[in-house]
Amino acid sequence: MGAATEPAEARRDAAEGRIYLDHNATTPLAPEAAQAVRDAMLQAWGNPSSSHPAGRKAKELIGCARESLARMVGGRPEDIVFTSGGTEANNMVIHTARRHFCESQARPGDGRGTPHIVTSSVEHDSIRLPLEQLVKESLAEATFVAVSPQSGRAEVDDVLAAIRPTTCLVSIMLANNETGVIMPVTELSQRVHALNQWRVAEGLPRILVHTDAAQMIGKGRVDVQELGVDYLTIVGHKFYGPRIGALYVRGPGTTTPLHPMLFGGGQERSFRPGTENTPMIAGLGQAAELVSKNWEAYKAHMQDVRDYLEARLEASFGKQRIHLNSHFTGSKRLCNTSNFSILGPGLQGRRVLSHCKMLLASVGAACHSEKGDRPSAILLSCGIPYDVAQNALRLSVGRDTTRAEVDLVVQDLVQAVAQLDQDQ
Ligand SMILES: Cc1ncc(COP(=O)(O)O)c(C=O)c1O
Ligand SMILES: O=C(O)CC[SeH]
Repeated sequence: MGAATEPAEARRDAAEGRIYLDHNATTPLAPEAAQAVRDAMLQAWGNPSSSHPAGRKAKELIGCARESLARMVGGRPEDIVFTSGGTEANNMVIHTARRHFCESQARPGDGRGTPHIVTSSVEHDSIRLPLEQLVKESLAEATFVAVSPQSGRAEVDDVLAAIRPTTCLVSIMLANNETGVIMPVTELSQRVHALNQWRVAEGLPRILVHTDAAQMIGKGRVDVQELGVDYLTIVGHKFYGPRIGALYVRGPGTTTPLHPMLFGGGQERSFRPGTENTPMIAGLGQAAELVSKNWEAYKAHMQDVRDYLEARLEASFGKQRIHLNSHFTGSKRLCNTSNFSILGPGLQGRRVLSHCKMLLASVGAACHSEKGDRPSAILLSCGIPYDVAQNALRLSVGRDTTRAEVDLVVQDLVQAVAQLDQDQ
């Protein structure tokens, strides 16, 4: 099969002609990003640290990509640190906050106690698990603030109520990968920064603010000046870019602390050493350019198709048989995500998907796909009843998903459910 040149072709090639609606798990490379990767592989293979023309060419490409990422999130190029992906970026924030707390103590053990980190109960595993590990090793304390069953959000008052004198970091994702619910990060950072004025005067540690923006980029506005965060995680493969990522840091090492997890050749100002992955960085920069130029159009299209999907589901199954799991009062949600349950016995999400002939989607986070038939912990923590959560399906549309594909997907679900109903 020839190399795909369009996202839709790439999607169909990978999906073997089926309809891919799992874009929150990962997206195909935009053709422009793939071209940038290819060009860099063939024409900018020099070591960016080399002073000769081959190295300088690679370094220039990286500089351009850094500018593109900064533009995409409203920051400065010097605020962008390239990483292997979102997991590394998230771990780096937690590592930094803990190290900064410990190093800020006047002297070891000066009574400040153990660094405390506040996050939500619905974060990605690359936030949840490093924190659980640090707690297990008594290297940090953590509070996982439950999301509100009414809003599906980590409410600001609840997050602030969890803050202690030893709190050094608050990390709340910008949008949840399963429900699509958008978290109140702007208000949160405003309230934390106001609190910091008092805390610093009292000799208490500054609370750093991080948001994992993996699921929002390319689907809505992401502006670090508006958000007011100190750190923001960027994940390339969520916005048609390559499988690398970056961390936005507001003035790394000056305004905002940043401690390396790796030591080596001094690349990325020694914040993240290792010879740079020039082709992937070039592709990431191109993907960022596309987002900066088109995110509003992407959002409008995906919202139209997602809303059409939910209307067709209710029309085809009846409103009483469809529970829309991320329709929370007063909450905003991602334009592309639909988490719903088809109610009835024997309609567990995985069973329904296994009876679909066209649809490729998921019941929740891809990295939880090995968790058997247990319903999503994220949905349960949002107050979705167990039997409803068990039947959950997560469909996440993409930039080129069409209404015609939605019609085929809904028909596919109808036939799958009809089969399973007969088996009852
Ligand atoms: C919300 C969120 N954060 C972090 C990550 C981790 O990113 P990566 O896969 O690049 O490690 C993902 C996706 O995998 C994600 O959906
Ligand atoms: O939500 C997803 O599928 C990506 C995170 Se594992």
